[in-house]
Amino acid sequence: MTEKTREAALAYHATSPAGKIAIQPTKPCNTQGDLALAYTPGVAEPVRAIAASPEDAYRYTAKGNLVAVVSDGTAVLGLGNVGPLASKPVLEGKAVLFKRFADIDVFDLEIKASSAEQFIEVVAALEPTFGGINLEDIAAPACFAIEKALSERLSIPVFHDDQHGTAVIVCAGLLNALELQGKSLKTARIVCLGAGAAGLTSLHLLMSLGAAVENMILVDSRGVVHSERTDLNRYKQPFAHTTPLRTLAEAMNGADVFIGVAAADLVDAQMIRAMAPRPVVFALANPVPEILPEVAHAARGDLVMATGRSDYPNQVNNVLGFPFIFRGALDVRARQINQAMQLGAVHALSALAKQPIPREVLRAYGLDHLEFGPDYFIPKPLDGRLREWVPAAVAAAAVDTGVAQAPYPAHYPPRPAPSA
Ligand SMILES: O=C([O-])CC(=O)C(=O)O
Ligand SMILES: [Mg+2]
Repeated sequence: MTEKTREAALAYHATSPAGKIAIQPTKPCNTQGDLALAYTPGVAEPVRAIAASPEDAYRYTAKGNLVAVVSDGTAVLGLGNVGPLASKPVLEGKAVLFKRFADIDVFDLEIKASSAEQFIEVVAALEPTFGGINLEDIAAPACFAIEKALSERLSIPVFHDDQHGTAVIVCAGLLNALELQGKSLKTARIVCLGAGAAGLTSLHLLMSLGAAVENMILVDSRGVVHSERTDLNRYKQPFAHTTPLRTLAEAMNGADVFIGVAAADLVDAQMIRAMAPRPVVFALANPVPEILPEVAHAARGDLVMATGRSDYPNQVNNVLGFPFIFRGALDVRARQINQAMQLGAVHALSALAKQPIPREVLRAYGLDHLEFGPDYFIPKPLDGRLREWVPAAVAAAAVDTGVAQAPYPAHYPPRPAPSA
């Protein structure tokens, strides 16, 4: 990051009031009468109603539109284990995006936990407050057990953004990028650098769309994941093939797709040149990708590329997912965010990228023209149509799979055909 951007970012956060979010009342509280309704004695009425019928919490409180964004700070962006306090700007940022893109309110909760078990207990105890739980920036492999335990215990949706949010966007982006390159997901050789939350879950969701595990090479901080390694956790084992490949550079040789969800600057121009003709390069580590687009494009002219950042074309980032996926889930009171709902979001995102772009979106990005192609194969986060397309697909899938506790909303677009 340049010195200028660094200063601008710090000034943005420090401008009074410090941070990025605040709480606002939604009911008048100006008169003695208002006070008597908002607080004692009036407040006792919704208390009695909820005590008698817990469902009434959705009617009389903010629960149904309130999401907890929760982290223990163990894997913050690609910056590592910086701890819960230092994760707060990221979590406040997620809160801003939930509100700005989907009008969902968020409490950001940075939890100082000494174990996964303690973290699980704390989050489970928060269930009454929230309509959903968005886990954020929790290191693998603990994140898998944490998500599983909380999903089983809670009756509100629990969603680990860095797993499923990122996986949804990777899949939507990759379907379109491969189409542009004239390749098929079923036969593409895919190298994934990063065997944490985002990498493993993206590979699984790609498999649900037809990608073959035999064509996937997983690379972690110790090199290629292969059958002779004795240090693999059970989440990496399905990807441990018998192969002579050992290093990232060897794995990149002839690969059709590179997915980087690891850390800055791990890929060089030589590795990009060694990939198959018309490759797809997703360098998604934040804030600094595995290879910068200018370096990758200089290495060869036939690639298509995405990063996780807002300042390059094709931002493959979970910002395209979590606000809209939760919007759809909350609006049908889904008990969980299942794979059918995630795939609904994948197909909505990849289809939206092929639609003509409204002028407001071009204006927001200071562009005259943009159409489906190498510089635009995934919708822009500031595209207002996301708020219609993605929640509709998610809500429809929730209804179809029986996890919705409320009908498909009347104010939504007419129901899309159920995804195959
Ligand atoms: O915050 C972002 O830009 C995307 C994300 O979840 C991460 O990198 O952990
Ligand atoms: Mg994250």
